[in-house]
Amino acid sequence: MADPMLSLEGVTAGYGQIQVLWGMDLVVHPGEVVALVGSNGAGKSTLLRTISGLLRPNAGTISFEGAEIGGAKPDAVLKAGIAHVPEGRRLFRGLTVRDNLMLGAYLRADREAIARDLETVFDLFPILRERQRQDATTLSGGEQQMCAVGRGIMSRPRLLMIDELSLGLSPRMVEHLGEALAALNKAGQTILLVEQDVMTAFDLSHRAYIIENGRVARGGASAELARDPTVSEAYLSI
Ligand SMILES: Nc1ncnc2c1ncn2[C@@H]1O[C@H](COP(=O)(O)OP(=O)(O)OP(=O)(O)O)[C@@H](O)[C@H]1O
Repeated sequence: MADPMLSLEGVTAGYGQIQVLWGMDLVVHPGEVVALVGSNGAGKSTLLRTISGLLRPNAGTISFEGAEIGGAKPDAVLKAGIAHVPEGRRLFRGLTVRDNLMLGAYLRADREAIARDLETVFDLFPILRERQRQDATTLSGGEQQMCAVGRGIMSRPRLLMIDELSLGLSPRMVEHLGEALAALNKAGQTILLVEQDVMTAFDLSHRAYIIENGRVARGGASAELARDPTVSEAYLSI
């Protein structure tokens, strides 16, 4: 297999005196969809925040395409090619759908490619084309998630990280978003996903890591984890 795109070794991080991640090791290869699952408070969001530079690791290394990015500022991580779609979507009130999407491209200067990428987002989520002049925070929850994912795509990341894709959304909307992610991945997009619904996570990903108390408890092919009775007993109720 090719060298990992993203590789974490022994990453510890937390908030002030509270340590949340205790020596995390994981890899994401180019072209993969990798899911992080685990109970509330296990540290999945904290892990994404540490990768995207919102939190500084206390120890360990985070390398992306061969360069160390641990402790780099969020702008530098975005510039390096990692986009983070945060939990709760965080769209800007008072800005249209189109303006929220364009914010994803704020570090880019390639105007023609930006216009093409906006069309790609609209093709992926046609409802956003229809609603492009509407205040983004007036969209439904699922449409807001599309807009947040679209904003991530607009930075043209090599790694797209999405926190809690399905939270609060109807099964139909989750299916729709899942199809969009599968299409993006088929076109070459590498994706790291945090997903509280374990079966959705396994469905959407090639590989998954189960996180417990800030550590990787298990990792493997998603299809195998989904078939493993010890996994379903322990995690299907979370
Ligand atoms: N800003 C913060 N300050 C202090 N502690 C925090 C902060 N954010 C998260 N934590 C704590 O870090 C731990 C891990 O939280 P995190 O959000 O990473 O978990 P998670 O696995 O993503 O779970 P969830 O699905 O509930 O978001 C929790 O104990 C949480 O209370």
